[in-house]
Amino acid sequence: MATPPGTGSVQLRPKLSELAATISANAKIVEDYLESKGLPYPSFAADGPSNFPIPQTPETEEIHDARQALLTASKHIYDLATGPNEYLRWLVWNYNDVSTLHVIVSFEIPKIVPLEGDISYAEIGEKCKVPELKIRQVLRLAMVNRLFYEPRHGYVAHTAASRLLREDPLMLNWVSYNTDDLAPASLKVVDALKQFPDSGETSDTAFALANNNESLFQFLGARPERAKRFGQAMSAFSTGQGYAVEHLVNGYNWGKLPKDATVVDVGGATGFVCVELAKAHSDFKFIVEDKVKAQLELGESTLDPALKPRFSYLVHDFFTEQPVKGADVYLIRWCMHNWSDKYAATMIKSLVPALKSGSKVIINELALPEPGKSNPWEERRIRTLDMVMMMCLNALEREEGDWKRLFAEADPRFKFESCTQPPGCLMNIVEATFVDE
Ligand SMILES: C[S@@+](CC[C@H](N)C(=O)[O-])C[C@H]1O[C@@H](n2cnc3c(N)ncnc32)[C@H](O)[C@@H]1O
Repeated sequence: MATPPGTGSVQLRPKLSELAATISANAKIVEDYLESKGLPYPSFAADGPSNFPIPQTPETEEIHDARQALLTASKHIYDLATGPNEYLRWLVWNYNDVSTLHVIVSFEIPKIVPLEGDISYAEIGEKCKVPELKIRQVLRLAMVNRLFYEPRHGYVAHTAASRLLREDPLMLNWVSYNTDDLAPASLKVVDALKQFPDSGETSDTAFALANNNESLFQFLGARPERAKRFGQAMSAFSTGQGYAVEHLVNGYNWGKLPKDATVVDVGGATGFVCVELAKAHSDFKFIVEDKVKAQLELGESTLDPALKPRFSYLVHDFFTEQPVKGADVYLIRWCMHNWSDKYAATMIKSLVPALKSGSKVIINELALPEPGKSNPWEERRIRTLDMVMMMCLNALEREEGDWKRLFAEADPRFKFESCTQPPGCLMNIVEATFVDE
């Protein structure tokens, strides 16, 4: 397979013809696979597949590498053919794309446009109580981004992307959460950096400045409907093969622990992660902790009765001393990136009085790659998430060195073991052992 220029190293001067050759070679690999398996062909037609139609399995790893090379090289050739001047002019105009999406979801246009056939701009305008011409202005820009199309002059029909906004509630929530709640905050980042340059508090953020000084948690706490949408938007982001719990179950050597190890899942929500671990390790015991009692109750009430003897649930605030002493593993998954270093350090320090020599602290989160060292597609995603964490919570995604530093500062008795990324997984497993001899 041709190596994609730009992957694994910053290449500022690739030749257009080399990029085109990479595109051609990798498109052929992907296309041949689709044909050989009789899979649907990628398309934005309304009946096209919603996801890229190749499942993510160990057998398809090479095909996904080819797809990645295709994405990387085609973005690169597009940028080069645009040129820096025009590129920059367009880059800053992206807010118009967000604005069209905002109009589309706020006026529920995906529901107004029929799944079969089409509808006139006039009729859409009538239903939205917005003048036809304004609706036309918005939708014709959206169409440039493959949201809806115009099958005949003056009429609108669905594409596969606009159909998703009608049929996939997680996607709809993802888009409306971002357009309603986050986009306004993005314009307050400069103010927050000027007013609170060193703060690690959730109240001193761009989000708070855009929302009457309410932190994201206060804002969601006071608005159950927004909180529900937030939860669904988060699922839309983190559902997917790359975030599957199975990577934690299979990607860490749990076998090196005592056969009847006790695992404490700190901030474990319903305990769904422990349920998967319990299936793979029949003698492990689990204590699921969370501050939100309702989450624990939901987990307990839906737990497979066969697992009940090995599970217990405990309301606990992870910024206070850990009440379960001497467990083999304290697992923290997807909790620390919500907090600045000040709070992340408190979270680790709060464990220390409970640890015995040999206790493991396992953190399952992202670890940022070195700039330009991973595939650019994934790098964009993870760096964007990092920016969102700052904007919303004064928090951050961390790189391996940050994880090491947090443990070293929390207690010198921590031995940092590793920061690994299981194949196909977008998250890392960070492991430290408490050594007190
Ligand atoms: C993003 S969720 C992660 C849940 C789960 N560990 C996972 O892997 O998906 C963060 C969890 O931390 C819990 N949480 C937030 N603040 C907490 C606190 N101070 N103490 C304990 N749990 C807390 C939330 O209720 C939520 O269940």
